[in-house]
Formats: sequence, structure tokens, C-alpha cells
Amino acid sequence: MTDLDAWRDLPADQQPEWEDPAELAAVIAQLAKQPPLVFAGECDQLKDRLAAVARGEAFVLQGGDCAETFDGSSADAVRNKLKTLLQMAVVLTYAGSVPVVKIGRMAGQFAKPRSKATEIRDGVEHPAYRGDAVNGFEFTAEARRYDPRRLLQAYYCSAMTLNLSRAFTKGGYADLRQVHAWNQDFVSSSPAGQRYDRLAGEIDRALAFMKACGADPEEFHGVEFYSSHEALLLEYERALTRIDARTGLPYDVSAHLLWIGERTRGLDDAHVEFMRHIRNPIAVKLGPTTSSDDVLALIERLNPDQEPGRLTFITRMGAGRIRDALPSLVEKVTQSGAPVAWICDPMHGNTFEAPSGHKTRRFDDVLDEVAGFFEVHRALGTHPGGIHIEFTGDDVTECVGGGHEIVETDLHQRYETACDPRLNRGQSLDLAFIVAEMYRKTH
Ligand SMILES: O=C[C@H](O)[C@H](O)COP(=O)(O)O
Ligand SMILES: C=C(OP(=O)(O)O)C(=O)O
Repeated sequence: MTDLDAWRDLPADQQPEWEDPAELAAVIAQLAKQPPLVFAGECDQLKDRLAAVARGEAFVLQGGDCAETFDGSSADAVRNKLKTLLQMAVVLTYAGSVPVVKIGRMAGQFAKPRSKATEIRDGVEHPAYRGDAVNGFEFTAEARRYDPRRLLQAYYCSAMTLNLSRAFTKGGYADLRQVHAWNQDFVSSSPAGQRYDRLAGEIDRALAFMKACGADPEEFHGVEFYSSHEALLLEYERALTRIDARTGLPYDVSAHLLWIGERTRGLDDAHVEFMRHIRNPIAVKLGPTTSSDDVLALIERLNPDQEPGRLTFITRMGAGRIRDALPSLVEKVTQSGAPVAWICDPMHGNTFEAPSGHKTRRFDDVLDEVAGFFEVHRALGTHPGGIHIEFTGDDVTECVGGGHEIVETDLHQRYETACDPRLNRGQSLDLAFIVAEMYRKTH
């Protein structure tokens, strides 16, 4: 058994108990023959970018659906998400004056850890929905059956999404001269759209000025875009791990960046063991109960050689906890000298159930957690390295508050998430403007 399989002997949480091991084995054998979705050289490039973030020279914008779905892997849905991400990135770059590393929570985010193994509705119990890679969202025995063939479908949908993303980000759509075009369907209908349009006007003038001066850099005509997802289903991630011909080292070619979730970051558990051996840049989610010893031990296990850009921490403490829970972690890591990037996920510590039964989040709590993140880093003289959000490019009504003032009784109108509530396009843009302002004030 190689190092890449050592996780098999360790406890692995959140793994579906597939009914038919032979069927799983056949699917895994198929997956192991599929072409890589990303290349090791691209993963190394992202590692370099994240090293710059850890040094305080760039900012990460990471986001996408809570749970991608097979039906949602359409050209329109992918374009809308990318468009929103690009708009947010432009706001952060221009108003925050910082290079932005753009990472989609896209092209692979098909598996979800759940708090409960089953769901009960009106006295009927079925397995919980664990993401389209595992079972279907519909509440029937058939849909909720764990079906390993879905892993192949997750691979194909990831390939499709990544192909579209590469085309959109390199094929002219992401050209900075399109800053107005990304907003055309949005401008008059929303305060965030109007504010964005004014900023786009300033960018247009700056571009015209630069062109008149003879400067038209290549970076203005496309963007670097990276994919990421939670490395939850270890059989899937292992099947997509390949030895890089250049270096002879293993990379998980299912995405550029993989992260370990809050529920599966046990030091001696399977997820940490698997991730220790792949050479991608990786991240770990840290919830409010994380101790500084946990963090130092994770660094020792996952990045013993202190490779810059290899390890990012995504904190998700909750708005009420971040100011107390984060400082000691940042202090201890800083004292240790380990080169880590810190990113704030202001979503996962701020979920609650509305009286209607919808899971939701308050936009103000999201802002407050980001504000707390900036305050802590400012006080400690460390770098607030980015944000990790759940958002969509559509006008859903899943989180309350924001410029359009969605209230709890509006949630049913367009509540479309397959798992946790996402910011809609207006809320995402509002957030980008506010974060840009916070960033500028810290620097
Ligand atoms: O996205 C994160 C988790 O999968 C999600 O918050 C779990 O939700 P649950 O508590 O409804 O299972
Ligand atoms: C499950 C997630 O988050 P966390 O591990 O932080 O709960 C997630 O980001 O989908």
C-alpha cells in the first residue's frame, strides 16, 4: 500500500455507505482512467499566488454554490456565477487596490457533509441528501439511495463546468473592456448594479488613458481562474490522484485547490492523512472550537516543510465568536513563523432556521464576521487574506438583508439551493464593495 492509500486504515467521517462494493469498484476503476481535470503546473501556479497572499501581496476571492448540482451545470448558470465573481473581483481590485486571486467553489463541489445521516419528513425517514455526487435531492427512497454511478456524473459535470469556465475566462468574455457588459442585465434594477456601473465607468476611462499611453497589458484580456471543492469523498479524490510526469509527485487533479471541512479535520483521521500526500495547494476550515494546538498540529502534519502557498486556513467562526476565537490562533501561527494564508468564510458560522423552516443567513451577520476578521488581523498586524463565500449569479431569495432588503417572509419566493443559503448577485456585489472599503482601510 502506498502513502496515498494509508488513509484507508483510518477513521473517515461523512463517507456514504455505498450499497454495492462491486459497483463502486467498477466506477472507481473508470474514474482512474479519466483524463485530469486540472494540470499539476496550474496547481503550482495557484500555490505561488497563495504564497503571495500569505505575504500580504494579494487577496483571495473564493466562492460558488454551497452544493453544485448536475442540472445547474448549464452554460447559463456557470456564466452567471462567473460573471458575478468577475464583477466582485473587479470591485475588489479597483476599489481595494489589491490583486485578486479568483477561485471558484465550482467544477467539483458535488458532495456535502451533513449533521444528520437521515432526514425525516411527516414521519417518513430517508438518508440525508449528501450532494449530487452521492444521491438525489428529491425526498424519495429511490432518489436518496447512494448511487456510485453519480461519481462519474460528478466528474463529467466538473469537466463541463471547467471547460466553460476556461472558455469564459480566457476567450474574451473576461476582458476588462467588458466591465460594462457584465452588468447590462443588472444595472437599472439594483442599487449594487448602479454603483458597479459608476465604477466600471472609471475603469473604462483608466483603460482608455493607459491605451493612449501605449500600455495594453495581456492581463487585461483574460483572467486566471482556479477551481476548488471540499475533498470529502476520499474514493473519488484518490481515483483522480495522478503522478505528475514533470516532478514524479502526486497531485489530485480533480481541482486546483482542495479543502478539508470543519467536520473532517481530525488530525489522525483519513482526510488529513490523504491530503498530506497530495502536492496541490490545500486549505482547512476552522470552526469556533478550534484550539491553537489543533492549528499548530495541522501545520506540522500538512506542511512540515513550510512550503509557501501550500496551506491556507479558512476560518468560519460565526459573527458572535470571531473576535474572541480568532486572535489566539493567528498569534500562535504567527509566532511559529509558518507561512499560511488566512481567509474568512463568513457563511458557515451564521446559519439559522427562519420560522418558515428555510435555512438562512443574515447579510448583516456575514458583514459583521468579515469586519471582525479584518479587526483581528489589523490588531495583530497580520494580513486578512481573502473571503470564501457561498453565492450564485441569480436573484435568489435565500439570505436575508442586503441592498434589496429580503425579509424572512420573502425566502420562499426563490429558494433554490440544494443545501445552504447563498448570497444572490446583488448581495454579493454589495459585499464586494464593503470588503474593498475594509481592505483599503487596513492598508
Ligand atoms: O455546507 C455545509 C454543510 O454541508 C451544511 O451546513 C450541513 O448542513 P446540515 O446541518 O443541514 O446537515
Ligand atoms: C461544509 C462546509 O463548510 P464547513 O466545513 O466549514 O462546515 C462547506 O463549505 O461546504
